[in-house]
Amino acid sequence: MSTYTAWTARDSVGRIAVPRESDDKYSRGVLGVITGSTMYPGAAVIGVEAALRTGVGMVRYLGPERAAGLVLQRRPEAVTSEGRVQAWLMGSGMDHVERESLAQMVEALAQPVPVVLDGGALDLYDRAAGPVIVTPHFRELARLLDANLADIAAGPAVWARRAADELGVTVLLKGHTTYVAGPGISLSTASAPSWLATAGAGDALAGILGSLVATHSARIQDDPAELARLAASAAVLHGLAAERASGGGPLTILDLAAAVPATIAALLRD
Ligand SMILES: NC(=O)C1=CN([C@@H]2O[C@H](COP(=O)(O)OP(=O)(O)OC[C@H]3O[C@@H](n4cnc5c(N)ncnc54)[C@H](O)[C@@H]3O)[C@@H](O)[C@H]2O)[C@@H](O)CC1
Ligand SMILES: Nc1ncnc2c1ncn2[C@@H]1O[C@H](COP(=O)(O)OP(=O)(O)O)[C@@H](O)[C@H]1O
Repeated sequence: MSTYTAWTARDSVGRIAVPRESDDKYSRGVLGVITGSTMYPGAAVIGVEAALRTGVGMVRYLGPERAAGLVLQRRPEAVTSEGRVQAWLMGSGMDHVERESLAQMVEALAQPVPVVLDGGALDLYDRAAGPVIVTPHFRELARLLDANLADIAAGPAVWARRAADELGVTVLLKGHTTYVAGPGISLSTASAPSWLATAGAGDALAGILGSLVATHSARIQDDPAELARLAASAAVLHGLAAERASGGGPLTILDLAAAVPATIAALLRD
């Protein structure tokens, strides 16, 4: 099936976990994050910022020391101790060859919870005990499948579907239009302004998605197609927050992250 259904803002509303009176930080969902590197610590800061802005009970950040220092400086509410999580986010801001956090990632992947694999962790998809979503851009997908970059750029919809079938995971392929392919489900969204084509945008998307996945962990275990719906919702939120931050002009990624709460509030209101 490579016919894609357009996923809308209205569809995304149902994927926002609104806390109830009985909730506490643990029942809302804890996201474990292993991102960033000594070379790219900023990606860790952006992902944690975006995850917290999307609404999650807690973020446990377990990446490299330099990145952890910067994450805590920006977001003291992040916790750097090990413990239970409802989902993992890994790989943003990591080189796919030199990975200082590989041992931590492999250990985390043994837990049967959903995992978002981004950037330098994409190729770990077959080590995961739980449901997996990978979030490549065109060049990363070409590397992952050992395919031709020009072919993917010419037919991203077909390649996202092919990747999902070949790898046996849910795939979110980034670009002006975002294609999400999962088990028996193909969704697309194009809600983002082209101002979003800026470094760090993918790290923010990964954080938003990590947050949605951690807050719907049980639902994903019950229905594997739910991971695709959450991914498409993350892309919609990301695009709408970018629009809000941009206001028709350039945007920075921390501005996008700062716009996420109001974007969610507007979605819930409308
Ligand atoms: N703030 C941060 O810490 C950020 C870290 N990032 C990290 O940066 C690393 C590289 O990510 P990419 O998405 O760029 O990886 P890609 O696989 O897309 O690119 C690999 C390399 O191709 C070269 N390249 C391709 N097109 C180019 C062009 N038009 N002009 C100049 N050079 C070009 C660059 O040298 C780049 O390093 C990753 O580890 C990623 O996670 C990025 O996510 C950007 C933000
Ligand atoms: N021209 C564009 N229009 C709209 N969105 C775009 C455009 N180009 C990229 N994006 C979005 O920006 C993000 C870029 O992610 P990525 O390539 O991983 O960047 P980075 O590694 O710098 O964070 C993705 O969410 C992608 O969908």
